[in-house]
Amino acid sequence: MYISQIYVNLDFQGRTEFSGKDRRPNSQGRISGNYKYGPFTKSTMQPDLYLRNFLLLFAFLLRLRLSASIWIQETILIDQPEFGFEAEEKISKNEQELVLDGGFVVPNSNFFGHSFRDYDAESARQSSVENFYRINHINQSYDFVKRMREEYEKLNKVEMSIWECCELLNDVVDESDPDLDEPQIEHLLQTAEAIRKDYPNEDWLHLTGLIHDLGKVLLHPNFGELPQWAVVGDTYPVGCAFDESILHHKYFQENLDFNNTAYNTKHGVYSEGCGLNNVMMSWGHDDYMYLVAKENHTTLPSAALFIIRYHSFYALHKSGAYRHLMNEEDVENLKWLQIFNKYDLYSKSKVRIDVEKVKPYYLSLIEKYFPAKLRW
Ligand SMILES: O[C@H]1[C@H](O)[C@@H](O)[C@H](O)[C@@H](O)[C@H]1O
Ligand SMILES: [Fe+2]
Ligand SMILES: [Fe+2]
Repeated sequence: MYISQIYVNLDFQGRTEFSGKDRRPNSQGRISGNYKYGPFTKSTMQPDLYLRNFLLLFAFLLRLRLSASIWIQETILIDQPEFGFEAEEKISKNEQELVLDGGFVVPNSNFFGHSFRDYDAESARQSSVENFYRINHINQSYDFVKRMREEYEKLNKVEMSIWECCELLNDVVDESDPDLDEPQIEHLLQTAEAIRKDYPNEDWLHLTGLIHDLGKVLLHPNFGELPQWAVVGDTYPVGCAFDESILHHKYFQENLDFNNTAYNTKHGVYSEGCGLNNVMMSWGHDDYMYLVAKENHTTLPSAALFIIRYHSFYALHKSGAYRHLMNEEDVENLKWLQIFNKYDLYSKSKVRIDVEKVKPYYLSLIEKYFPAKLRW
């Protein structure tokens, strides 16, 4: 580009004047200096100047558009979810320790100003969340889980697509979660988009992010309108001792299985290294969605099914309990679950995703890995 700076002056009589710095070399090869054309009115302009003025005006408009597009881009950036993604050089050393694999910056606190998963912090939600776990721990017994599995294995409730299910979650708020009080569809998209930024090539993991909590439709009237304690919250094995690392462990004392010697030892009804696949987990959205995905013959890899099934099993993936029940395949899959968990947990925020904008991408993934309609 020869022209480095252009100014256009328009006076009140409609005359135009161009001025600026012209970098074009003249016939002697020297760079000419400042220039000024005009003022021009339609009648005073020479025909050869039309072309020149047209070009100058074009260059000026081009410049305008450039700066306008930069401005527009900045506006979009503000509107778009940021999740704390920042260029690494922009963040302080201290914060850099919290940068995940591809640049996702783990926020220091949740929207309510507390650390994530702080179940004791005094907050408006603390007592209701604790009460949720009290009821959950009292009721999730071996027999209860068995009955729920038998009922929901039938997959005879509804026929619908994955996306239709995402939309159903619009109205669902999870009462067990101290970090989020937004409708679940927000959480699904926030998780998926956060993963997509850091793992652009793992499309199966994006879709896993989108669908991992779909099992929460169990709260919906069409699915029996199960109570929150039978759908959400952390999960844990039943049929063996409840590990002390499970949240609000003290409430298990009122669980039917707590004093049952068949179920209250380290191994209970299981054996060393039997594999998590053979372990009954407390009933909820994880196991249900796993069932739906598997029985509808998803082509997602086994790591995805593992993530969906055990993402609420914090006693395992956070505290390392129950490892004695794992087999080799579980050990491999656990690595992916631990990656996934960071995005599931720390992407929770008030930043809304533009659903319509990302929808075509996720529809294409759904088509790749699932049938058009699923049995639920
Ligand atoms: O409260 C949350 C929520 O229900 C999540 O969906 C679940 O995966 C978490 O484990 C739990 O702590
Ligand atoms: Fe979940
Ligand atoms: Fe989640």
